[in-house]
Amino acid sequence: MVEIRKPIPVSEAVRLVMEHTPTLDTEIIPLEKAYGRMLGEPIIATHDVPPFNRSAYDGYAIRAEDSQGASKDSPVAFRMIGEIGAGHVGEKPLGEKEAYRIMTGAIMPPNADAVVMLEATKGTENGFTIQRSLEKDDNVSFKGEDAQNGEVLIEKGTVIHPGTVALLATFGYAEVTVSKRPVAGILATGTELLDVTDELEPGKIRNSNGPMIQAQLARMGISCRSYGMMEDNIDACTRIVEEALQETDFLITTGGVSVGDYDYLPAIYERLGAKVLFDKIMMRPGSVTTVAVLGDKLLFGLSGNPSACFTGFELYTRPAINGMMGAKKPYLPHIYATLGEDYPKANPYTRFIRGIWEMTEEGPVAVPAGFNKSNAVSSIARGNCLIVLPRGSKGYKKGMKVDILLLGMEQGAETWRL
Ligand SMILES: Nc1nc2c(c(=O)[nH]1)N[C@H]1C(S)=C(S)[C@@H](COP(=O)(O)OP(=O)(O)OC[C@H]3O[C@@H](n4cnc5c(N)ncnc54)[C@H](O)[C@@H]3O)O[C@H]1N2
Ligand code: MOO
Ligand SMILES: [Mg+2]
Repeated sequence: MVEIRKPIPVSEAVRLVMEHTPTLDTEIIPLEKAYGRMLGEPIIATHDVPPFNRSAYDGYAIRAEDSQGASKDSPVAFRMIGEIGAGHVGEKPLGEKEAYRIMTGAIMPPNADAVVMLEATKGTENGFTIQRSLEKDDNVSFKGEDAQNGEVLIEKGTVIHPGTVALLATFGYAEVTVSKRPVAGILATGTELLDVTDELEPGKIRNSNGPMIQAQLARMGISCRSYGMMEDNIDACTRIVEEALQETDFLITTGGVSVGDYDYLPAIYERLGAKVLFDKIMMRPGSVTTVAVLGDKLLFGLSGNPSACFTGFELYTRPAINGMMGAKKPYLPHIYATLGEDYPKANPYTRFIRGIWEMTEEGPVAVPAGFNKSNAVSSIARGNCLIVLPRGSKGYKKGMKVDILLLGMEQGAETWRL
């Protein structure tokens, strides 16, 4: 008898994966290696930014009160008593109608409360004149206006991007606490598989899933150990899966998860005593995506069909990896778009179409990226999003509002909303 699997909703599958995702420890690394890592501690301001009141322009630091009444007809003259380049300090307090020449970023001298831009001055023998008055605080950057000592600026579980690096450097973090990155294992199963360098033979195809998954991991900054390709041999595959679980934090396999005679992954999970979280999801492609857990290690049994494999990774493996690193926003980011073409095929399950989205004057518009069956590989290459078409008995019309999941983004979403 052919086994009948009970499908679960996508949201339930995502929830189960996240519930079984372990959290990895943190480690301390040098700042120059921090780009792309997940913050393992919040960034808390260790001082005010800027740390002192400073000039926002190249010009003259003055007392605003001295400029009152300045006009074209009655310019006000100032006498220069010194110069302050950025990094230097003007010690002497300003007296009446006195000014320092000051550069952008230089600390404001005592008594000065405004800066006249160079362009607004006319040079004189011992200083300059101005033809417009200034208000107190004009053209001054204030101590603490950007960040205040003790403020939590970035939460832990945030991906470190170049701006985050700037902030870390601002506060003198020569070393940063980040989450450890998991090491993934990848194994492609299938007797039909050839290596990328092999010539085609009847009945055989090249392994595209293995390199694709490696690239999906690389896009997240995650490295892997590749266990290459295995023929559909249950004993040999079991041994490799066992070995891989010793050497890696989690394992991704492709192929062999359906009900075919050589689909051995379900039997391998059983042999190993792994708990299968689900083996059927109400989605297309990738309905047979299977996730199992053994101890604290997740085993992602992605489908062999390339589009199903790709989608399974993005929907389940990706948030789990982010979860292991304590990400605040582990899920694919989501926006609404207008469907730019009809998609006539109805589906009893939610369909994730490889699509191309772009911003237009009317807002985001997404179209399917071509041939879109589960076995498609070309549409994965063309796509930059997944268009989500909810289950239903009718096709989908151009102009409908749809959810799209953005691929390849630095920032994720905090919740799974579909
Ligand atoms: N009787 C049924 N048949 C199938 C069902 C089902 O429910 N009942 N599900 C179908 C669906 S849906 C999918 S998806 C596939 C899932 O297949 P498997 O995950 O078991 O994968 P394989 O059988 O090993 O391969 C499927 C397909 O993908 C090609 N493949 C495999 N590995 C790779 C690779 N590394 N790179 C590129 N392409 C790969 C393989 O040659 C097959 O064409 O099952 C349906 N069948
Ligand atoms: O599960 Mo299959 O990928 O739907 O076509
Ligand atoms: Mg199969």
